Amino acid sequence: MAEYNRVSECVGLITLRNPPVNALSAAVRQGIVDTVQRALSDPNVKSVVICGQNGIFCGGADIKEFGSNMTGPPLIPMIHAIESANKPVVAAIEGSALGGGLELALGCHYRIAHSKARLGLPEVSLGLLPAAGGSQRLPRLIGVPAALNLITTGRHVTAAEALQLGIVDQVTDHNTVDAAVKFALSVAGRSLDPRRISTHPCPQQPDLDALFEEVMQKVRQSARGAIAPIACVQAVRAAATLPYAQGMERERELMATLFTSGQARALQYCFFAERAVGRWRMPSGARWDTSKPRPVHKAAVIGLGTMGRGITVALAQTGLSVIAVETQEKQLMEAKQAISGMLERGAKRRGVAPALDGVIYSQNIQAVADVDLVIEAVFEDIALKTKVFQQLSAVCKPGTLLCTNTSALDVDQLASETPNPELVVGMHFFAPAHVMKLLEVVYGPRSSPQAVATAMQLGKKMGKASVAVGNCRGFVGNRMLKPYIEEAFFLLEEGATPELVDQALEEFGFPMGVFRMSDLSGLDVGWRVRKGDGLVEPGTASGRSARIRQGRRYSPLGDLLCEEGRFGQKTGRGWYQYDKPGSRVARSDPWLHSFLGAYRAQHGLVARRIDHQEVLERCLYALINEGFHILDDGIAAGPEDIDVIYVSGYGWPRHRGGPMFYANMVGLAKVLERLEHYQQLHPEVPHLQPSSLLRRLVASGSPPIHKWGEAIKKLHSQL
Ligand SMILES: CCCCCCC/C=C/C(=O)SCCNC(=O)CCNC(=O)[C@H](O)C(C)(C)COP(=O)(O)OP(=O)(O)OC[C@H]1O[C@@H](n2cnc3c(N)ncnc32)[C@H](O)[C@@H]1OP(=O)(O)O
Repeated sequence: MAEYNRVSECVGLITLRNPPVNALSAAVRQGIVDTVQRALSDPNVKSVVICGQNGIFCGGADIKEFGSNMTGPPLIPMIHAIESANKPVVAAIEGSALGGGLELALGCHYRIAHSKARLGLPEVSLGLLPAAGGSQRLPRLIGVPAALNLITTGRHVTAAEALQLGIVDQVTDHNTVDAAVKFALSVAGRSLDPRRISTHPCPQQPDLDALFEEVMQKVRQSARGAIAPIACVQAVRAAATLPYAQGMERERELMATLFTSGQARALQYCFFAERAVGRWRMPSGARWDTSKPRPVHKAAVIGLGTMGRGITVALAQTGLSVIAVETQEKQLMEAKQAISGMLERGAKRRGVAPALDGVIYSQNIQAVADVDLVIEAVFEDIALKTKVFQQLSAVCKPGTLLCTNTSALDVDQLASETPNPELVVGMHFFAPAHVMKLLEVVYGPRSSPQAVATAMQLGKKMGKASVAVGNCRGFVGNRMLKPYIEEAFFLLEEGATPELVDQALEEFGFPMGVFRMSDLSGLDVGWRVRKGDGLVEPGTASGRSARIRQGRRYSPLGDLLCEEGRFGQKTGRGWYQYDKPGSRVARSDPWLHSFLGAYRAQHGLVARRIDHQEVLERCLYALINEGFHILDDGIAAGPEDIDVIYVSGYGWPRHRGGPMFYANMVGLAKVLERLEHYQQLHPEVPHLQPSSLLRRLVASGSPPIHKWGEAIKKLHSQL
């Protein structure tokens, strides 16, 4: 797991070998301890280089080990032994040096990086802190402000930035190991005292208290309840104010709290879930590893409204040629200007040239004749989309993949209108499409595995968390959102306010509660859908019967607000009031409170006191319950798919792992018991009726989430 060779006669070369990322497993740590010992005791060796195989230095501690009893030599003394060595040790950094990998490099006396390498201490994103001395060494090396930034955000820096910050001593465009060996030869015999970072004091920083106060305030605000970023600030504060040994003791104490926390478990679950969704599978048995994607060099976007523009930008930024089609000249010109602006701003942020030439604009759908893939993003109207699909089928070369960016329409229906339904999939982007991480790839019964593989690969290229899901009303994300929103409406009828509901959800960790979010996305969106479903009636009727529609409880509150022209932020009024249309600062609205009072009186409803716990249980458990239905229906292949969708597209707090992980943490029996409790109180609400999968999982002993897949298979086979 760590190989030892002597090179250039007097350099001991240690190569970490643990594919794919040379994580510091017990065996690797043992290998390092043994090989360092060997190099130091070999009188022919004057200096040492540590590198990693296959172009990657080290991806950090082995995250898989965190859930088990950790064995093997601990990291801290191992790194300390390297720093204390009496021969220079040089880290040759290619690919990545992350987490424990960078901490190992910080224990070395010198660091040489390849120009394409990335370095960082991303432990915070796993609910941890750099507890192998990283929180103590990095501030000593680069100063407190820069270290705070890196450690609390977990961001990766390029080799160039690492050089500028002083994390590395040299950057090379050539063979990194050769450069490190040459460097190691050049420093053999030099005094190592100035190179032992742990012996340095932190660089002086004026007004340390004010700095930490300011950073702590910022971190608390953005952490939304996550504890690791706060512990990271506390650890760096220890580096700035205490001698190294005491700082290390503080680092250990803080890590001990984080290491066993539910948040660390949730965040580490998210790390693996995000990778697991790439290994998609369909109910037909088609899978990621047996389905070959088609190459996509040229793509087209049809319809350049908000979504189409964002999708064009996302595609162009991956380096694809894009034909952007909008039939109306004025809209086409406006779209061109908007897309160019977005490409320019994005390129400036990333320090690259904007891909303006990558987009060709056209008013004519014939222009897409030779593309490999089309994404249709016209208005959400099945007749219009059907017409576009029929045109595309006539125009495109054989084999072109036809994708629809719909959030609500039936992908199968659209597919059935084309001569090649196997080429049709949904690509459900989220607005703004060039920014939002999530992509639902929606397959129908006739979508070919190759079409799904191609859309999933394209999503990955665009940097999206791409999740393959089956076709159903609302797919996964919006289908689960429906009961969540409905419960929030019912809570208002029963006595809650938008402020109370939103506060409970925001304290839970959502960036916005359901009503603030609804004001942002526009109340008219849901109104249009409910009208289409025949649910909206004139608002004059009163009493219980007026709130039962299509055999189930229905709250017309959202419809009534729309009838008042209150569409949310865009009209300056919604569940809240805003200074002016388009303004973002939500203020409590006395009109809304009297409206709710009058509504309750009209319907004979008596307001009662509702607490945060009830808000969370009713909104979140209703959403989770729908997640179990989705798993039972085979629409999502596993709980990870649902959790990635919610964390990357719906603002579910990452440190709570996603709705299904959260249910697992709360305990399936408890979720079931609370749903049964609320269902008894509200029998006319079907979404509170516990899903049969949830019941069956509880009856089979509530297996842990990583065993649900097996349990679901077993439970299905028993049916
Ligand atoms: C009381 C105990 C004290 C312990 C002190 C501990 C202090 C140190 C803590 C840490 O170091 S925590 C780990 C910090 N490191 C990271 O967060 C890096 C995580 N990895 C990545 O960001 C990326 O994987 C990468 C290294 C940039 C490579 O990206 P790439 O896109 O090329 O590949 P991936 O698909 O992401 O990964 C491939 C494969 O490798 C698995 N993997 C990656 N990193 C680790 C790791 N650190 N440990 C275990 N496994 C890792 C990843 O899961 C993929 O495998 P599959 O899931 O596809 O099977």
